[in-house]
Amino acid sequence: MPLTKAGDNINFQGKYYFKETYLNEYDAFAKYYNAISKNGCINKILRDIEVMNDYCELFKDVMNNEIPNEELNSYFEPIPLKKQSKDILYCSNLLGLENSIERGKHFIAKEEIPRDTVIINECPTVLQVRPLCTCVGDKDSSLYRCHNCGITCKLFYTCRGCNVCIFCSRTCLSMAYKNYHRYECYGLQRHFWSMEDTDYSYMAFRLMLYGASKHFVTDIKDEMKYGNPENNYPFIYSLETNFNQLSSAQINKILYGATRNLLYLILKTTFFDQFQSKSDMDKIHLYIGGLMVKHFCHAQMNNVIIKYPNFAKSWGLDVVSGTGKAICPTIACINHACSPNCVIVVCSNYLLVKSLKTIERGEEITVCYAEVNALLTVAERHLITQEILLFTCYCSFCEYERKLNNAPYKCLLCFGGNARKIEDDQGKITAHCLDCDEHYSMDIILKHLKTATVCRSLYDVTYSIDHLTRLAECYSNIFPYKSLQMLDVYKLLYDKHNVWGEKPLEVLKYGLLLANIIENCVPRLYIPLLLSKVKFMFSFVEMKKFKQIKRVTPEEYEIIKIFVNEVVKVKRDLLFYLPFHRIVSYDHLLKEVHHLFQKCTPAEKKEKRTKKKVNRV
Ligand SMILES: C[S@@+](CC[C@H](N)C(=O)[O-])C[C@H]1O[C@@H](n2cnc3c(N)ncnc32)[C@H](O)[C@@H]1O
Repeated sequence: MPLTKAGDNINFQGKYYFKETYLNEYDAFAKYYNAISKNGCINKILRDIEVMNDYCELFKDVMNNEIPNEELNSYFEPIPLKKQSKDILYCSNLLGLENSIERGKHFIAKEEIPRDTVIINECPTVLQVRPLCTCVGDKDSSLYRCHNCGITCKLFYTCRGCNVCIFCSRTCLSMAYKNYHRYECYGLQRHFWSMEDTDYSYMAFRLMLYGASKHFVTDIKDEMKYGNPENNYPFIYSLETNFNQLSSAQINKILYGATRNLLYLILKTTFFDQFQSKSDMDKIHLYIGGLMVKHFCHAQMNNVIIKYPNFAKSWGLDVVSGTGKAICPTIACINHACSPNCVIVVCSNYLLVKSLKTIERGEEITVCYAEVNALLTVAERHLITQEILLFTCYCSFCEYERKLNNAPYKCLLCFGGNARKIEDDQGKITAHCLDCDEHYSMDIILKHLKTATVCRSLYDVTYSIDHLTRLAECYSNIFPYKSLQMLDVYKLLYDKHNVWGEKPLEVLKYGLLLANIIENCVPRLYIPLLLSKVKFMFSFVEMKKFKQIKRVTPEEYEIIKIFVNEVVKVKRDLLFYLPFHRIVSYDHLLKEVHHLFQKCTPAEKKEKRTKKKVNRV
């Protein structure tokens, strides 16, 4: 019989134990547990756990004969922080940790932070690596991650009991066994946890076991203001849970998962043997259940998704997604923004936070949670943040989008502002700018919109580049640079770049614009974006007409200048992810592009230079 999983629809007689009556996670668990024990619903969960088979001796032994050859495991060490903060573990002293009612705990820049600066360099405190089978691909490009420390390794010990967990060294193996694996191994053998992205009951279980290994000490000591590598449990315990904002359905799912974990611990493990007082056992059970509820929320609200950048391919940046989750209490203090200024990258067994742009002094540090990025519409983003991450986003990009929805046009008078169409009582249509508060005729905007509609429908029939460029031109006259309409049309133009052999500089212009907009909006796609940029640059220099570019207009010259800078910047980015020897072929591209730059003097400049020469003669 298949086991039920958290969230499965089991009949609790249609009852939700309403959150209004809960004081906190512990109270909720106690009320729920007592209620389902009385009305018999608990029997369903008990039966599930009983059919898992009798109590078995958890695994004791591992494959002793497979000793990893450490030399084969070449580790790619992250760039160390320039100046380590004395107050915050794993953090650079460029950051300050603040707390406010509106934003909770959050980081701000204490001074200006240049682009590409590593500001946090953290080892996860608790890690959930997906089962072995999902991260082992074909031989050459496989990456294996130690389930204890998260380091990538080529050779590893496999747990003989569950055949799921792998460890890079004997130290990791014995540490995992002592602290948590002996309690989870049997459950992993029996697929007790689903390991789905939306199920946090395994992570809740692991967090609780981490707490138990630290004797549930939750006091934050004074010597280190935030974070302690020996015992990070107090900082995990202090993370956000949003418990009082959850709906009854969400709470019910969490309570069910916690009950299941608790019954598994009681029936199938020796976990409770370590507690001396047998008379208080019921209370201890309730406490652990409540803790599991709290940790479920911690896990859901604070996890960082680990992706595996795969360095095996020639360009090295193939990404296998969603292969693990980590709890890092320092990184967990960073708030979300849909267009953030930093990105989290996985490097060896560290999670690095790197600035994506220059961050002003006093500016808040933000990253993008999960896949919630600015390529989605504001409504889609809110659905994810509210349903999965359980908060309503207040970031500045959402504010900007709300404003754009309300007033989508670029103001033709003040240019910086957003204008909207309004109709007065007599049915007269005018434009009104929300920023400069001016009212003016909508004629120019309407004219551009009309032409754009014609171009769009012509393009849908002919797929002609000319219609598309005309569409881009009309849009750029009326919509702000970062609006969804612009993103859409740049994407169409960019997709077409292969058939643009005759117009290399147009390709360049739109390719760069798109890369620029996406980089500002979608840093979550940072590595794939980098890859597509590299591909774009290579395909550009390979274009038939590329080598023939000579005389250019000053505007085209500016575009080439941006391109050259971009090629240099991308090299820096690649060096961040890849060992030096891997990017040698990129030098060829650099040379080609420099050559182009030198030979493409804008027409006017060339004339001036020749004039100067003539004068000198
Ligand atoms: C990983 S924590 C970030 C640190 C958090 N401010 C704290 O005090 O612990 C995630 C939680 O912070 C809050 N949060 C983060 N970014 C937010 C945003 N853009 N809008 C609203 N709430 C946000 C939400 O409550 C979310 O569940």
